[in-house]
Amino acid sequence: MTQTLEPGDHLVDPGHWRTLPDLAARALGGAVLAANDESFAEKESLIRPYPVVHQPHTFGHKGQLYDGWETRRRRESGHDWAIVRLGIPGTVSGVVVDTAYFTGNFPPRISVDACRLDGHPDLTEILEADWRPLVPVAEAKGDSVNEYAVRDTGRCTHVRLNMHPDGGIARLRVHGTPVPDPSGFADLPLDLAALANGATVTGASNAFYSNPVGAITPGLPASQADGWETARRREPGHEWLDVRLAGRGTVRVAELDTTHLKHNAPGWASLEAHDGETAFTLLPRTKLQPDTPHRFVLDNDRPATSVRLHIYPDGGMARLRLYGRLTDDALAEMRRRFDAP
Ligand SMILES: NC(=O)NC(NC(N)=O)C(=O)[O-]
Repeated sequence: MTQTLEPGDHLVDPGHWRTLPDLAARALGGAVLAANDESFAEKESLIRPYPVVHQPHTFGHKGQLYDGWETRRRRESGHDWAIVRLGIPGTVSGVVVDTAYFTGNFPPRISVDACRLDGHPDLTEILEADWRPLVPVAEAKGDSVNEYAVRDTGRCTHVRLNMHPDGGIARLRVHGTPVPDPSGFADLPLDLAALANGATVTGASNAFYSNPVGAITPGLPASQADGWETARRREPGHEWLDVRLAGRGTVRVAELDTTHLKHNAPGWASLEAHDGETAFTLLPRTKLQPDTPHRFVLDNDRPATSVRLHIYPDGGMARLRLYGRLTDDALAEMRRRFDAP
């Protein structure tokens, strides 16, 4: 990782697993598929993208309202569980179990399991899958961000969050590294900068307003908060964002999307590719429009492993898409990674 960080940056601890993307995030396609019980509060809240909200002494038909997943008080042995499909399958390096506002009703212990089921399994197949522990039964604190590092190198498609014996959890975040299924690429050109295809943000000069990984997430940007936005730059120079491509490949079309950046879009941008020690220009400094998805056809036939997006002088980028083809070696390496146990 080569982050250059400044106060207020979202990538607060470079190299820490919490800076890896949340593979369970709804924005990446995550879903809470099932839970054995959700008597007090709905399981779907576990992967809501928003900060947890709470208003004490607000009672619905079932009791106090909580923003999270909450089960009834258990009167028999056993434990409660919820199953989450990862939006992007991958290896998991750490799990966050946030019990915000659950004080008299948090689970004293949690555990997390994972399984790998490629394709499109139904719920019965998922329930009967070969589950393995990611986080063995561990203590949890109430009204706290509980962090658990994970040592597991296998590809995970689903996780199961367990509460021992019962209680409530506000949010579950599953931080890790995408491991795409290259058979889905079907020899077509692809977005070499897409998180879902295995690309990653490895650095940003400034990440004041948002986590820059937003710039390579799927779908259209929902708002100005969804993408990369820097603080106003008060010194000479300019801001930049580094993306390690899904694999070594040749970028032929670049999409620089300033959607929602109406009064804070960069004036200009350029793209610089890196292949090992060699650097070359993909897109020379080019004028940008606010709130606009720009598409540039590039005069390029050289493969690269990473790309630096320069923006002048500051602003951000809602989405960066770099369409092209992987080299045969990169595709073979991706197949090896996918096939690894
Ligand atoms: N949602 C609830 O009302 N939960 C509980 N009670 C309060 N007051 O929060 C509980 O676990 O019994």
